[in-house]
Amino acid sequence: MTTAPTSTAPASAEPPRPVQVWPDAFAARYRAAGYWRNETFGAWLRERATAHPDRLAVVGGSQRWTYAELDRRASALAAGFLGAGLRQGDRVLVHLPNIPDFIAVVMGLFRAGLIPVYALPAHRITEIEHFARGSGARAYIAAATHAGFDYAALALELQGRLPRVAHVWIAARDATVQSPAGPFPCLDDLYATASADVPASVSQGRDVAFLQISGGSTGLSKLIPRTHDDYIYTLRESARICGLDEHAVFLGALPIAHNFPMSSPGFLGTLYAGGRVVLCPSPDPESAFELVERERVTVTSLVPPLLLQWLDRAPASGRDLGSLRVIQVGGAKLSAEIARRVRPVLGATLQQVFGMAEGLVNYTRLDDPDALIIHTQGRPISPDDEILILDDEGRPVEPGQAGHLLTRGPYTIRAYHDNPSANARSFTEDGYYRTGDVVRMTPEGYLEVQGRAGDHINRAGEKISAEEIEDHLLSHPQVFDAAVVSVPDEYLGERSCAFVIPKGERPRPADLKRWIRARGIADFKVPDQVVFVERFASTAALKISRKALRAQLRAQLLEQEQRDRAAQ
Ligand SMILES: O=C(O)c1cccc(O)c1O
Repeated sequence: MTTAPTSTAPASAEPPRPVQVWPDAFAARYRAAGYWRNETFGAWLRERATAHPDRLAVVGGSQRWTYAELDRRASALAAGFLGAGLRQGDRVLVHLPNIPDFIAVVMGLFRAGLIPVYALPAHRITEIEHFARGSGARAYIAAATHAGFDYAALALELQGRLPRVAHVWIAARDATVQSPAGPFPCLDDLYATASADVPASVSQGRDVAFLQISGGSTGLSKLIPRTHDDYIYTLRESARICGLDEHAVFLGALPIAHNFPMSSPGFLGTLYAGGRVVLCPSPDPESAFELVERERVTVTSLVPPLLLQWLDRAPASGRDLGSLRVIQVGGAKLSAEIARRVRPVLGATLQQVFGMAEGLVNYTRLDDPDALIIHTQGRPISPDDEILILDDEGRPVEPGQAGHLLTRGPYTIRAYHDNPSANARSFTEDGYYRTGDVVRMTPEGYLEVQGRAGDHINRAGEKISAEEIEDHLLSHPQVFDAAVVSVPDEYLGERSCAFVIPKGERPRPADLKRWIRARGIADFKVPDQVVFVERFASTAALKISRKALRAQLRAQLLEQEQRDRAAQ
């Protein structure tokens, strides 16, 4: 007798484990080329700590950790996490600001074979719950409070909603982070008591090391599984391209959970190269300048609006910034006007960086001619980064023409975590990732970013999904319909504008913004501007796509702004 297979998965089935797999022929090629070396985070940290134990690795707040100290703390945390009942392969949400604990925690998780899921300090309960559900996280690690927000309270709320998140640890050591941690154990307890007798690494190069968060061009953020092999390749090459060695002093000024200050080359690339990481817990230029002077910082990564602030305030800061050699700028388009000011004002070489957490990263090279450094966003890391630039019909554009950027290569993912519909949209059958960016290639093989095809707002480097914000607006009882669009902004690059058709009495813009905030999402997603309209103009085709509607509204707004300027 045969029976049809039935789904027997019990309701409490374990969520799927993250994997990332390249087809065999590609994996073989990437190994043969020496890109993938079966290195792991846990192992290389131990190697560095053995080779130069007394060299400074991490500076932040009142902490100054050598490589030996960082290695010891990572081991202590690894032992502590496992001792508390976490098992290899479990996912752990890391929700920490720029403090040394961030680095000890991720290194400790790597060492234990646990999988960090990176959240930004700006994220709130709605996003954190989404990441926790999507990843099947069993633990959450946060600062007690930071920048006026109570993360311990968020932890309680999260556990109320998702009992699966059975473990919480609170970092409370740094002077900038002070609050009773509530009922939760502290990282300091683990540092102090856990046995450090754990292996340097229990992972293989092909294992997923962590889940990074996508910018979320459609709907909610997706989870990006990156392997030890592929990510460490980018660290090694990024450090080389950016000229990092043991003398490098990297300043983490952007939130280091971002892929850019994490890995391009970021704090991980700096540690890989044996350099020193200095963490700035607040993004304001004065704090950064003080650290640059005190720690003789040589390199940092900024988004364009932060660069503007640096250019503005550096001359009168009274700080000696002479140690700076490279200023990297990425996350959003940098205007040539501003790019030109970097060397005269900051005395450092500008490096443009165009990358994505899904993989592909492009750099201008330090010895490139000014024309390339100022006008392009660089070229890929790897000779095996494959680039396609396609027209709307999917045909290659003529050389030099703009088109949709697709890519595959030794460090670009082939799939998001546990998300078949996003994977069907975002990847071609032969494994290319559709980046959503519109680019053209120069005769030198450098990319110039023209814009993007997807409907997200790139607000000072934070990518915001229009759809996600529209859904929050639609939950308001006085909102009939809403469309969120990007508007060019001199300072932010782009800001967000919500067009809203009211239902009944028109709400006040401030009420709508408060409503959005109260939904428990990151502040940078709250619309910068709200415009009420009677209706959305219909076109000949009665049913207009959201995408076309947003484009139409954006065009209307720009026209209106132009008329206003002309009338002045
Ligand atoms: O996501 C990005 O914007 C980004 C920018 C520069 C470098 C990176 O690695 C990135 O992920």
